[in-house]
Amino acid sequence: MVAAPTSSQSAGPPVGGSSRSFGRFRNVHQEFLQESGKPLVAIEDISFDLAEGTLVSLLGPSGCGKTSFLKIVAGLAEATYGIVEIRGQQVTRPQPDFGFVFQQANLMPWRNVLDNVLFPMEILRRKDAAAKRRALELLALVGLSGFENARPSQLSGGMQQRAALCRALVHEPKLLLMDEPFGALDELTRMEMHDLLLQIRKVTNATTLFVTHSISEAVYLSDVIVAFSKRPARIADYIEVDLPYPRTPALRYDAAFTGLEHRAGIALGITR
Ligand SMILES: Nc1ncnc2c1ncn2[C@@H]1O[C@H](COP(=O)(O)OP(=O)(O)OP(=O)(O)O)[C@@H](O)[C@H]1O
Repeated sequence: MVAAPTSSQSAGPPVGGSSRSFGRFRNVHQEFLQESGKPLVAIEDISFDLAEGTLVSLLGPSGCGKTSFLKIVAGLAEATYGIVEIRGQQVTRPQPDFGFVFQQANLMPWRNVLDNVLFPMEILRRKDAAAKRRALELLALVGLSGFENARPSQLSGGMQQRAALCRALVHEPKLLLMDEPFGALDELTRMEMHDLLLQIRKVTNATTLFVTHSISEAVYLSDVIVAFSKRPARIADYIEVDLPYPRTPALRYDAAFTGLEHRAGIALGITR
């Protein structure tokens, strides 16, 4: 990955003080070659800083390039050019202290819940008594105590996603990457998961990048919303969500909340 040939900067996001930021993204650009041989620009000139301990949502319409950007940050894909640094290091591959949650829980059906949660510790060769203790603590935190020995097929979709969250957190990641983690859940379960994630953040303090196309989800959960335009993704708005913590369901009806939803809707071009 090389630096962009130009340094034209998207308006909005603060990009100063970079040496202290947890994540630093500069002029990130990605092109794919289509079957037809024509290039497809998925991401164009994305620059912003990710402050330590914050939850930043990447909000944008379907197909705009959110997952592509997240994959680059995760080290699962390479930008065509641009700078992608986490803690001062250029990201070239997934790091052991990254955690992932996807739209599907993807639990291994032949393993029980506890062994699914402990899987990253096996890969990292750290599956010991302390790891098991932490896994059990996490399962308790997400309300899955008593289901340690259950198979994934015995859990509801929401319960599976709670277990997937524990699996992502068991190795105490410094960076949590979430790609529409609640997108497949019904609305009530999704709202429960929002409160759970906020609760978990207080305990883990992992810096989090959260992909979503739900405006209200982004406002409820985030410290910052980076709103992407339609493809190619550019930063349409950089929204600091100055809502107080703890965030509780009543906040969803607050004028400040709906004001932020409105602003995000304008960025996405769905309202004026
Ligand atoms: N490996 C690839 N090869 C070619 N094109 C790709 C590849 N990956 C993604 N794209 C294209 O890049 C664009 C952005 O895709 P991406 O999955 O990042 O969007 P998204 O915003 O995450 O969408 P959604 O919200 O629907 O998941 C799409 O047009 C997609 O077809």
